[in-house]
Amino acid sequence: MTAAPEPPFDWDALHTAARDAMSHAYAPYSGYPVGAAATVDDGRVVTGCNVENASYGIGLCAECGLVSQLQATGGGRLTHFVCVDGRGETLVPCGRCRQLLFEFGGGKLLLDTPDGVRTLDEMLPQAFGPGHLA
Ligand SMILES: O=c1ccn([C@H]2C[C@H](O)[C@@H](CO)O2)c(=O)[nH]1
Repeated sequence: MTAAPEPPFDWDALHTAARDAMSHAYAPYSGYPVGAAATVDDGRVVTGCNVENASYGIGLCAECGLVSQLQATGGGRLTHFVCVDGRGETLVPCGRCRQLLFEFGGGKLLLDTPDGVRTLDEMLPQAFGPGHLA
């Protein structure tokens, strides 16, 4: 007997989670709320929103909250990721956040982007990571 094919990944549900996170953003300075959501290899969904500060440079990207929630709720590896802007449109993560994601998802992490689904290897080529410190 052959195994049943895997159902397609539910990107819509992840977008919904990212939009919900975005609705909690604190972005009074940029006026640019962001929400991020990712699945974990055990099936959990973790989310984050950007949290700005009167000291502008120390504002936290949505992905910072996401990786913090990942660790605080048991860790694991990220498998699928999406972030959205204030209109709920798919956004690309900033460069620093690609590095944050690399730590917890590696190059095979799948990101939904405005140009379609991409691996993190494609979005952050030749990434510096934990392997360099081994
Ligand atoms: O990947 C990104 C890019 C930007 N921002 C936030 C930072 C800042 O609060 C606002 C405008 O740059 O968007 C994120 O949360 N994640």
